[in-house]
Amino acid sequence: MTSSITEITGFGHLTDLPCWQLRHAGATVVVSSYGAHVLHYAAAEQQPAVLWLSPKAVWQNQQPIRGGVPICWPWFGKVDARLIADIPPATLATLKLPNHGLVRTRFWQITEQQITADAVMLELSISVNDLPWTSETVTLRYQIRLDHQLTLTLSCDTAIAQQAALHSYFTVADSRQTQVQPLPLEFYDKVSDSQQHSSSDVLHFVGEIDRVYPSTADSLMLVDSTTRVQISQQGHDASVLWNPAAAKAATSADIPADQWSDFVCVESAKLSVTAAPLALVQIIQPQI
Ligand SMILES: O=P(O)(O)OC[C@H]1O[C@@H](O)[C@H](O)[C@@H](O)[C@@H]1O
Repeated sequence: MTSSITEITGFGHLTDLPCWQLRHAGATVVVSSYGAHVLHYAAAEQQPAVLWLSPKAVWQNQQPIRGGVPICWPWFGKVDARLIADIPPATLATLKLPNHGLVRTRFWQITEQQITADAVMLELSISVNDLPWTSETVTLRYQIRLDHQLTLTLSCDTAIAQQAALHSYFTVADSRQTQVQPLPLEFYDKVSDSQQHSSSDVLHFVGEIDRVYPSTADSLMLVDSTTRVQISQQGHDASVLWNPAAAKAATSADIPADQWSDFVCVESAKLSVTAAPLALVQIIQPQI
């Protein structure tokens, strides 16, 4: 079985994007050094892409790439008020604090590669010295391990306040026919900005879905008519489930009007802000 790690230029329509391709036992992963963004995962030869990448994704001018696995760090969504509570308003006004943090639009360095009989592994790292709430230079590491599954491990050894999410976009035949389970019955609904209760532990992606489920299980199953993917997670304290549906998708230049139902996001997240190191893992295992 051939295993390799190769530097390549471009993937799909992103023809000028610096990337690395990992191959192992017929499986393929492509990751960009911009954002350490996993763009593609196929679990075997002739198998469809597990991850959805928007045909309208762009990366120039500090744009985050739509699709694949964006890394959200050191905050999730709009910056959490708890993280910036001690920063004077005048200072805050001068800062650029983009949605989902700082590192999905920066270049990462390759710090390690390994090829063994069992797996291939690529590690990317980034050092960040402009966190608004600490003067420390903080190093973030991301290991991408490919064997019979894809294991993504985001870690930071420094004990600082930090949030993170692995914001994976999964390809589905039709989001409206897709379900994820088991999920807690209580969740925060970002669409209505309210706590909600469900009578079922199964989520069906009907309408706009933007939900934060706290304390989710270590293993979730995504099922649609053509796909079954086991999504395992460690070091998380929440999962975020997202699909914009038609109206919200129409406000995003990088989601084609007829393709919002081609994906659902199942995000492993760590949203608490107590000062601590980070080790967040998502394991993606398509059931072929
Ligand atoms: O457009 P972005 O910044 O990549 O975010 C996409 C979505 O990401 C999800 O994680 C959020 O819960 C949504 O609220 C958000 O719309």
